[in-house]
Amino acid sequence: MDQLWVILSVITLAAVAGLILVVGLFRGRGGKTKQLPPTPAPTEQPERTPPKANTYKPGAGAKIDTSGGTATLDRPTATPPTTPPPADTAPAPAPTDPEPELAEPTAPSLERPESARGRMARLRERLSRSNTALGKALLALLAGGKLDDEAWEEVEDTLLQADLGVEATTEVVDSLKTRVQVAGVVDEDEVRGWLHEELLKQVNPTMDRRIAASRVDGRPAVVLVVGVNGTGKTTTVGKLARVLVAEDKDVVLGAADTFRAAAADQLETWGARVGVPTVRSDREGADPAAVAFDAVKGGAESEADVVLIDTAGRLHNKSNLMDELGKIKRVIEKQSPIDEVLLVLDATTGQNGLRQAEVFAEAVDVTGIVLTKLDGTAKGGIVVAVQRQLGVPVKLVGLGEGPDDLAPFDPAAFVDAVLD
Ligand SMILES: Nc1nc2c(ncn2[C@@H]2O[C@H](COP(=O)(O)OP(=O)(O)OP(=O)(O)O)[C@@H](O)[C@H]2O)c(=O)[nH]1
Repeated sequence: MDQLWVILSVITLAAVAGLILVVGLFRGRGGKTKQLPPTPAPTEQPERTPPKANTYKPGAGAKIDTSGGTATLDRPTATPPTTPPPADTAPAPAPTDPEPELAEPTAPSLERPESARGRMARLRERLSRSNTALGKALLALLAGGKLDDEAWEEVEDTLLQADLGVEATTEVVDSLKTRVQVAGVVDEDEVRGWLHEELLKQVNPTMDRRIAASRVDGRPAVVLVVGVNGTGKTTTVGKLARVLVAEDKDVVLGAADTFRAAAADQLETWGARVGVPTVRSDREGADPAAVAFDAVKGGAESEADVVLIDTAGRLHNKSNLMDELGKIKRVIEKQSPIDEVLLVLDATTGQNGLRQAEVFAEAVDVTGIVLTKLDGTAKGGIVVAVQRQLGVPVKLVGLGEGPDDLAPFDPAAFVDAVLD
């Protein structure tokens, strides 16, 4: 019995120990609940931190390098680099003087410029309209009958006001005085005749006023057009191209006014209207001498009759600008002689134009004067003054803003227009 009791006690102990073991195991394998931190309450989506601003600023001259492609460039450049830049260095700067290009005229229908004969009749009338005041004043004085000192002084003043200049005025008045004294009478028609003769003498009809616009020695004639700002250079080149086209000349224009971007456009438009090509640079401030050089080259290659080169307006008292003009001339002459240098003077600036003329004549050998805006002044006497001063003839006159308002200067017609 004692033995049975011992066996039962052992079994009971074993059972209790087993139970304790099972519970322990259960708790050790996860039965124990781990306290998780509380799930934070949903908050608003935090704002996205903006990316740091891009502080890279391309340099003014930066551009996408397209040189690796095979696309044809619209505008060929004159000076491609001869050696490729080292790989790690900055890209080579753009060539300083892109080659001027020959811009073919694009006008769909070409204008037919007015013939020289047609324009002369029209322009003579316009000239006389603006100058008859001078003629009338003189004739009234001279034919007035009473030619005392005071009257002669008035004649003198009238001529001076017309910008004839002191020397020419003195000569005209002295001659007339003598003729009146010798004749003893003053008849209006006779006085008109004398005045006509005296003025014509001053305008000097013996000067050669032809424009060099025909091929010489198998090359085109080269005409350079110079002057101060706003005198009408570009307009004159455009009008002159029309005069020459009307005479069946092959003309090439050179836009060497690279100072003002619109000047090349303006010239190109003039050319396109009559089917004349323009050599120009697309870059404002390009070397004008290079453009002039290329225009002359283009003219020679296309076997043109004449190349007309427009230059930027420049003040005669700015020596660097006058030096630049000398450079343009020298660079052209590396390729071809210059046959004509036309100085454009604004007739309305009167005696101021004379000083300009002197300085330009020193910088480049002026061979002819274009007197513009003669339609807007009664000071036609400037023709006489400038010719005397430079010993260079007035070859063309501008008589309006219209495309065909440029005429060859005809001394007799000019004096007629003044005295009509
Ligand atoms: N009334 C009149 N106006 C003219 C004549 N010639 C030119 N003009 C005008 O003068 C102004 C200046 O002419 P442009 O040809 O641009 O002068 P520019 O000398 O080339 O000027 P820059 O290149 O700035 O020096 C324009 O409004 C022309 O229409 C003319 O004979 N008579």
